[in-house]
Amino acid sequence: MTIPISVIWKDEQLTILDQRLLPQTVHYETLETLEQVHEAIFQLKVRGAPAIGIAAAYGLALAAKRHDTADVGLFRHRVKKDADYLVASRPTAVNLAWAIARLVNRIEQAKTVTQAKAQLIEEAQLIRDEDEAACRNIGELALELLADKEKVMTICNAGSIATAKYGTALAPFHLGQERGREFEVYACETRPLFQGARLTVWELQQAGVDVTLITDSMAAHTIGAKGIEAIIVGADRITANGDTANKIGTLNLAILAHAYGIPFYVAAPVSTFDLSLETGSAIPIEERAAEEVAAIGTQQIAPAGTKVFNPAFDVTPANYITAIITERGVIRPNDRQIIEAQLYAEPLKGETI
Ligand SMILES: CSC[C@H]1O[C@H](OP(=O)(O)O)[C@H](O)[C@@H]1O
Repeated sequence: MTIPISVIWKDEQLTILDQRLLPQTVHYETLETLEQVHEAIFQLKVRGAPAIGIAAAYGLALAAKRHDTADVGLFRHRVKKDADYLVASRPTAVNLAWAIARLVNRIEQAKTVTQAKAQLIEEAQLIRDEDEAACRNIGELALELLADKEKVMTICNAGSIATAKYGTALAPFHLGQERGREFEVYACETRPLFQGARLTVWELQQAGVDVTLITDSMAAHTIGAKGIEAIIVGADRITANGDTANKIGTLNLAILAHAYGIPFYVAAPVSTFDLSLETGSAIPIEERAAEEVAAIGTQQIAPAGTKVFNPAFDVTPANYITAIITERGVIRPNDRQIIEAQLYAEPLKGETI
């Protein structure tokens, strides 16, 4: 049984698991240029808020190695241009902009280009390592919240391949598996790109976790028919009041959880919070190509030229969220003071990796 990894930095090379090809093909692709990293993020070869941030961070450091100047000011200017290009690859997941900003800020005081290049790689590695530790802490806290729960539903893939390792929403299932905790996970297929059917099912099967696939439209019936006890999802951006953007279809599950009276948990590292936004209405929602809805792969399912609305995310209001599970603790939304306190509190002395 294995916990799959999707972003690998080895011998100063960036290699990613091409998630578009899963589950039929497990293919790792080495990315060598800024353009290749930008495209990999835009095309969802690498996807999932934290994984996008990690891949972009390594991509920026990799591209910077090619800037051939001894002028550290000019070097910083070129890195900033590269940074803006990468951040533009996808708008909703705040981890992308957050990770890139960490690297740009890290070299602000660099004295030489050589020092700056080393700092970029170091910061990217830090971001990756912190995310793995954060996901493990999230898994520990989620296991506590799910102590008396067995049947849990999720949507999209907020798993190990969407992060450095372990995942956020799927972290309790991976850690539980390590400790003999049995869960029955119900994975929504997650149209239109099927991250649930293709990625979450594959990832949990790799790890030996009991997973059942349902269509998104089956969620309401399944909660009643199967006695689902909780719903746990990832996040792409969480605002100051706890409103949460996540994969399209998440809001449906939050409303269903409210209607059925079961807990609805959001699992996300603090790097997913954007306190500059007061409420979820300010979160940019990525709209993607019509073909993703009107066809499945090369199979056209709607008449050619059909008008399509294809938002990749929706926003769940904080009052539908039972708790947000972060590596620094469990936050009950709707109270900015609590959220700010948690975010700026000392990191949990979680288990080190
Ligand atoms: C921990 S992954 C967070 C989040 O990212 C996914 O979106 P996408 O597959 O489009 O990158 C999904 O919303 C996950 O819940």
